[in-house]
Amino acid sequence: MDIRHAIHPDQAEALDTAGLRRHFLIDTVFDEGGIRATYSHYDRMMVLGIAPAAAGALAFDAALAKVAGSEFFLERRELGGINIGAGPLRVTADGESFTVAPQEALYLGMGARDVTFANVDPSRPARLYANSAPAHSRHPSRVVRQEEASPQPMGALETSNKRTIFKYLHPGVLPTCQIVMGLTRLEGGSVWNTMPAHTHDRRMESYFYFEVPAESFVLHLMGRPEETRHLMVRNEQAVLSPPWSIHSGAGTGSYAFIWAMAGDNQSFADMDFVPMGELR
Ligand SMILES: O=C(O)C(=O)C[C@H](O)C(=O)CO
Ligand SMILES: [Zn+2]
Repeated sequence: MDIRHAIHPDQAEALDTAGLRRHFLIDTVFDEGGIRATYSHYDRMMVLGIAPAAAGALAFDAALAKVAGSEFFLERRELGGINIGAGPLRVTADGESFTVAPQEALYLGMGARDVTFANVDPSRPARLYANSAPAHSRHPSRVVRQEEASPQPMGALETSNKRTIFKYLHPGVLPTCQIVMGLTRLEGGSVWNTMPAHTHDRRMESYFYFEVPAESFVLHLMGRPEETRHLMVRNEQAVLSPPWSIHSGAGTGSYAFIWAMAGDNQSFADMDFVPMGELR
């Protein structure tokens, strides 16, 4: 289990490149044929890569329950995920069965005990990028289709940031305890996400970049607006964004990313925008 502690911005600003990457970049999200997890002390958010092998099902192991200090992993947690794989994922949770097609999201409510993940068609493997946060009540597990994710067009080609934000796990779609999660896809020729930048001290956020072509990267901006730093992020890597940090990026080409938040509120629009002239 990869554990990331929460640090003060004063400490982050003193780090070199390797230090920033050690604290904030998750360079391997997926282990083929397994479940890989990173535990962040920012709002106790977890980042998981779930990639079933060609044959056989995956289940949460004892290490995940141990890190949560519970009898089983989701005893006091909820989980949201989006399938970024080539084919559908079959999920069973305490006798219920769900099929999560590519670009669809899964929500598993607190209390789901016996959970399995398997490929429907091993020749088209599924890959679930997931986040888990502490939960206080049980909401129904379900699949959310892309059409339900209220696509929101943003930006313009003139500013190289034309993109669509899909809000999959959001109070407008379904109840969750903490997790708000979605996917943003940039149009060809657009490279900037989340600029003008913002912070939301009430919530941490994670970004998972994917569909980044080989040899390309995303220059992810982080830090307090007046003291920014950057991380060079490659395909299928994730970034932990502390509540005090901006989270924005520009790619050497277009790409997509999955964002997820946990914290004090679930209001997507609750952002403190940073005037462009104040970024340093
Ligand atoms: O492209 C964007 O802008 C985003 O996707 C912004 C994120 O959704 C976000 O930061 C929400 O707080
Ligand atoms: Zn944000």
